[in-house]
Amino acid sequence: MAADANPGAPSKTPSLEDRITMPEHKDIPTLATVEVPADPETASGRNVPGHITSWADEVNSPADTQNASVDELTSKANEIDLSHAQMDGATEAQNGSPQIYEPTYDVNVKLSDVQADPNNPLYSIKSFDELGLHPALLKGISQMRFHKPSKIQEKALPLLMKNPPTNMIGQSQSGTGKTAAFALNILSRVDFNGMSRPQALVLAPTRELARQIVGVFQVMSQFVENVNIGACIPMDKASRNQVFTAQIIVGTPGTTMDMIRRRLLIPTDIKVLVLDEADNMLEQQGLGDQCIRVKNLLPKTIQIVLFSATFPDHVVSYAQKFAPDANQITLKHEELTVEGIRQLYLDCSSEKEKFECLLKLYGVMTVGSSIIFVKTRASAVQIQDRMEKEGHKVACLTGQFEGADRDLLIDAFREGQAKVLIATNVLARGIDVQTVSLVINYDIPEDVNGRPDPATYLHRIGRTGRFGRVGVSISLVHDHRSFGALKYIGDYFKIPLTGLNKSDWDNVEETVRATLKSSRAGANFKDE
Ligand SMILES: Nc1ncnc2c1ncn2[C@@H]1O[C@H](COP(=O)(O)OP(=O)(O)OP(=O)(O)O)[C@@H](O)[C@H]1O
Repeated sequence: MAADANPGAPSKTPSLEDRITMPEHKDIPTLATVEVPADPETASGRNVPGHITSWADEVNSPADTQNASVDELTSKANEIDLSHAQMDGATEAQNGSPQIYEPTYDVNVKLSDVQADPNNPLYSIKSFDELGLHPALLKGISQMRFHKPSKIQEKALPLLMKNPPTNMIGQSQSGTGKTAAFALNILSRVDFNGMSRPQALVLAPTRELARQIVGVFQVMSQFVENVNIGACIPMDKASRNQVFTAQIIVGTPGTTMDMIRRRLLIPTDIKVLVLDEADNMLEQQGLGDQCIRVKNLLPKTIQIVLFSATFPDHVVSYAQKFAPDANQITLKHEELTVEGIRQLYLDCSSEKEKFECLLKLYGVMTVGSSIIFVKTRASAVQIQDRMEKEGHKVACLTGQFEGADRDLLIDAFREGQAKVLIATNVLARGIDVQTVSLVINYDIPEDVNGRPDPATYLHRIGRTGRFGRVGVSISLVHDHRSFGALKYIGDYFKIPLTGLNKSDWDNVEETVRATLKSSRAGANFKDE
């Protein structure tokens, strides 16, 4: 892959930095004065007038997902070694213009190498055997091809499993195995003999994530006798009056609260409560209130565990109140990004050109699987229509669709039947589909006050580059505001965002393909 043909020459595309500071950009609306978005999927935050109680939970029509499929989880259990592309070589030309990255992707590093690097979030000094897990669980994780714990698993598990139980606030980069950390603690604490009542509850912000977590529990506990895992998410009429007898329940907050209130879920024996994506759950007005209500309906002595890749400063004190006296594992802003995700941006001159660029990127979208994140449900559907008119095959998943349709769609995406998915922030968090190699930010994420939202950016791009894999994110910017928002996010995480030179489209494609190629090559290596 060649870099810009003439790196010393002035670039046609001014750098992001330049665009932000250019005098004619003085009329950029101040971020504080921007209107609050009307669509609750577009942003997160508390104290929003008219904010829908729970964008993910309440908008869904019922679907029976009590028996969530786990085939995809069994099949995707880490069968592979990883190529960890080394992609330095980002150079700023003398004029400061963004130059195309030239990845040197010929250095393949196995997962075992990554896990031996103390600076990598997947690093560990211990084995799972040393963590005091039940043999049936060790067998389960071995079946999933988990050979060594990640840093968060190694640090969190001993703290979570010791007695008397202590609360925990745990933070670790996206795709580093937080689910297994809280799941193994729960599976170690639950009594599977005789008791047919819920003993552990996991709350997640969306039905997709709740179903995925159910699947992880099922695979992980496949050698445990009498285990029963239930999903408490919006369901069809026939299932709505069933009593929850599973020992472990994974649910969305609104439905779980409803089931406890209706005495269909008896909470008296619950001893562990986990909030996955805890910052998001506590921060959102509706979800946060529901989580508090659910917690208040549980026994006072429960162990409370909060996990996320992000805990923005304004949520930390809230989290500490929710989980008092918790052991805390935290990260600094600049430690949050995942090394394997190559973060690029495309500087478009208008909304129209932004869409044209998206069309041009379709070729690279289908190299692996891709997610295009957009701001609103309406724009998701609109972009899908427009792309389909151009002959492209794209699926669309937003909170406006019925639960059953959403289940079909995400399952098709997991299985590779749909390769390009347009989604709102409903899929920004937690979703683990290892084939996702490209994430496109069609809109730069903003919070409810219209300010740039670094946490959502991080979660969105974290749908790729899972557990040491390599991925690419491309953010599309087209005006002062989107330039400003992306610049803010880059500065917040202290990450180099590399501009693609759209005047040489072949180079753009090649750059993306080269990185993706390294990712796919890596996926063929075998574990040591
Ligand atoms: N010890 C391990 N060895 C190998 N693979 C693992 C290990 N632990 C987890 N994984 C795999 O890593 C992937 C990411 O795990 P998980 O979804 O739990 O990440 P996460 O930290 O919760 O990410 P996010 O912040 O995006 O929710 C999953 O596919 C999981 O199967």
